[in-house]
Amino acid sequence: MATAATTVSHGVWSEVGTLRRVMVCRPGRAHEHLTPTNCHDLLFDDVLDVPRAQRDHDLFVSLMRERGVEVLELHDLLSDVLDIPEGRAFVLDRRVNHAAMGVGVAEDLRAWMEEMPSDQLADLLIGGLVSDQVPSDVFGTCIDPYHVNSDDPELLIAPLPNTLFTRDNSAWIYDGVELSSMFWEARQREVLLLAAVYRFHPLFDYTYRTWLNTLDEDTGYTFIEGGDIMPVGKGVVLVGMGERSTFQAVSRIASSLFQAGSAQRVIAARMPKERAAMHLDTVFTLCSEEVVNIYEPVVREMEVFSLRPDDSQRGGIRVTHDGGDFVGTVSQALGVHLQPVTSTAGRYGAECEQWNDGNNVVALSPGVVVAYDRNYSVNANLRAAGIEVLEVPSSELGRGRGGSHCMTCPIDRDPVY
Ligand SMILES: NC(=O)NCCC[C@H](N)C(=O)O
Repeated sequence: MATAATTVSHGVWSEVGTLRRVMVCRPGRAHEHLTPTNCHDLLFDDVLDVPRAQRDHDLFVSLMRERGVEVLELHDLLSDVLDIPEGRAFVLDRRVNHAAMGVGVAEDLRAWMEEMPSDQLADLLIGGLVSDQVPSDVFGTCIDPYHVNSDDPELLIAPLPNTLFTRDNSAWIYDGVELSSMFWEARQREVLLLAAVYRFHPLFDYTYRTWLNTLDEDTGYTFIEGGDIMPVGKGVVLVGMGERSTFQAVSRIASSLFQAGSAQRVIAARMPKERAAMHLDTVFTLCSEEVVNIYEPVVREMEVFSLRPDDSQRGGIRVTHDGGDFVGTVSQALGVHLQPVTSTAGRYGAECEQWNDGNNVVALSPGVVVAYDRNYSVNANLRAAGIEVLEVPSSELGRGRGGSHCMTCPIDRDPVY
């Protein structure tokens, strides 16, 4: 096994306490499948220089390791799971079937994949597979309609370049995890891989709770992505409802948390439905107990609602409208005076810094964050507020519109308040 097999209890108890263990996903094969024609459908704004993106990501990972964080990699975790016959069947039953690729093709592909080394299979499941990339002796003639005399062979397995953003496809909230029900089609296949990891990897000992898992259900309007979820401490969870996450999902997660006694209040911010502010963490990330990095033009537009357990209500949840002061509401709930820091590069500069994930930083411990190097103003202002800012190169990784907060899924993090 490529990763530790010890079983421990996991949990994320804050946004800024010491980060002990985190999951990332290195760029690779999936990003080699990005083209100028398909990148927008795949939620990237450009194609990538993949070797350079890998170098930059490796640098990000070493920086976290140097600070004592245990960094797990999704390809490795998935590969471990695929070594387990039930784990491999769980994934292949749901990914390689008649609905996905047709009769005959599915059987042939499955037989090939059953024999494949786990690391290679993990790479295909994340990175994608085009019909003409499969060795010719794998298929009979059933595959011919997919690519014979075609310049545009069909995808058998869709590439998942947004697995780079491990923040979103699952999220730990205190002592449990939610498996995201993702909004855009381009990301909906990611969650199966995470579900397999949490269910079969020996690192997870089955003692954790699951707040939401819509893998095998018709999700309706239940959409939630981890970039919208922040377990900040004191039994409070912040949630964004913007381009993607919906009240349907937020109320279901709140209900699970309240029933387990793992949280007492969910503060939900309704945000504009726009790509630049696709998740709460694109406009609001905590840097220490008191310093918060915000993009004020969006934060000022938020409407704030609180969900609390209340047995006198049908459904067991009471919802209040708390007004429009998100930072003030969060400060009050945590009993601290949050100090907002923002870009002062002017109206145009600040908008560009937000677009380039200037407000999306991940804390490694209270007051120490990782940020993209190109956001000069907001990084300087964070330093002036006493924050240690560790910079990583942004030119390649930033093309997917996600920063260090988006590229990390904390699995173990200490409380602070
Ligand atoms: N938490 C985040 O804001 N994640 C960034 C996700 C970027 C990705 N290209 C997406 O559109 O989903």
